[in-house]
Amino acid sequence: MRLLVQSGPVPGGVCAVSPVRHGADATGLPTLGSVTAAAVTSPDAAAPAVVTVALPDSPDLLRLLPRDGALSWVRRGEGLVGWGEADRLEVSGPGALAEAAAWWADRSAALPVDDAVGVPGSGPVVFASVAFDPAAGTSVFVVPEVVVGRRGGTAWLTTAGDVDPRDVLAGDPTALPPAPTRLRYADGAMDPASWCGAVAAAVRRIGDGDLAKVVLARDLLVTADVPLDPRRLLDRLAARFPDCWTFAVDGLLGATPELLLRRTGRRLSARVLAGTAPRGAGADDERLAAALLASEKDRAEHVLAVDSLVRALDPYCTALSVPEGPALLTLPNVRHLATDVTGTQRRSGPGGRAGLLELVDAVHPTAAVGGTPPDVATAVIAELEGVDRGRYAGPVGWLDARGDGEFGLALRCAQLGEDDPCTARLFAGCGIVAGSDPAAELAETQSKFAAFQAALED
Ligand SMILES: C=C(O[C@H]1C=CC=C(C(=O)O)[C@@H]1O)C(=O)O
Repeated sequence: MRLLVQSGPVPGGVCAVSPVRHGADATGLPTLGSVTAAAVTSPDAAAPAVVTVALPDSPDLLRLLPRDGALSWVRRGEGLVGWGEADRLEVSGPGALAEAAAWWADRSAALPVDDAVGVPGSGPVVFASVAFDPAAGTSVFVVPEVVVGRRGGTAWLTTAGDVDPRDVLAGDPTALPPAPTRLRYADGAMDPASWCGAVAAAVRRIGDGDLAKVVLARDLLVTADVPLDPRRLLDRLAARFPDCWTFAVDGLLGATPELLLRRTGRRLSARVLAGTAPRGAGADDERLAAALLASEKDRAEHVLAVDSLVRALDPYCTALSVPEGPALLTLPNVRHLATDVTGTQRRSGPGGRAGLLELVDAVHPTAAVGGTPPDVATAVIAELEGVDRGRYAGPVGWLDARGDGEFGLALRCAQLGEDDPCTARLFAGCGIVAGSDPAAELAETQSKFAAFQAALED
């Protein structure tokens, strides 16, 4: 099934919109909505470099993605997908996010824009995946050539530069590549016993009073018999985890339940998670849910994560609202304690001028992925964990030219192999506090790995 373009260009390079038909057009070219290539890439030299047009129908975003360079931020069928690279920044070192913010401000201000839709995510957009430690790791920012967005009843297409959407939409949206038939797993940085030793060492450090919480992660290597295709993985993740944000940036793919920060105008929101229980069968599942909600250990772990976000965000806000106790977030593989925090950014002063990347820089790493106090936790992670986190547990999402955007934490994810497309590295971590049991934490990483493993195996 394909979406058919049928329209004519109108002045300003923006097309007129006509109803969508499904199927190939008369030329047999795959098409999207009712936007003609001519409408988007005007031969007129003065045509805008970035053009957003409304689409008359709501496409299945993930099914539009090509195999290479897939960019995604999708939840319950809404969000953004993109592909192609109109621009790219790779940045690392102290001040990496400030550098990226300045780069995006320059780039987006310099772009001629014709945005007929004018909603968060229309017009120029950059997808971003930030290293867990932006000073040491490489953060990646990609401005796609093509973005398709969908929210509420609105869908839109944005193209940057001289792009013909008919060329980039050459895939067949009905067909998913087949799943691998064989998968081999191998330990990453540590075998399970050594990792349990690291957890026990962290619990001792907590007992000694060095810190209150630290998040320790594991990695797991997978090798398939065929190249892993991001389209299939994203499709399977989104189908199984509709309450999560299905993301992809530069080969890092996952479905995260945790929203680090969303900015819409001056409104800020976040979903903080910490404290996890496995799912069970029948009455056992209810028992596990009630035990999680009542668990002092998990509530203590959760409070530290919420406090870390609230303390970092407070100087930027006139008002912050934090519900009194956590709620339960139920996913197919695990349950989490969850707190949705909302706030209003100041209108003036340094806090009021901060853009989303500055806010992200201020709040990351929260104690959901780092620990308390943050600097001690960072040192303990470096000493005990042994995993090169790369962009795992870093902020991932998108930002537009108005300063609106959404960043999650890159959890329940895998980095696809750059040198060998049949391989990937999966990540999962756990908050360690006083009273953490290494065997239970190991089981928790296994439940968390299962999210991506199901997508690989399905
Ligand atoms: C660090 C991870 O999860 C965090 C988010 C939710 C719950 C967590 C926990 O209960 O330990 C972690 O803080 C991960 O999934 O890799």
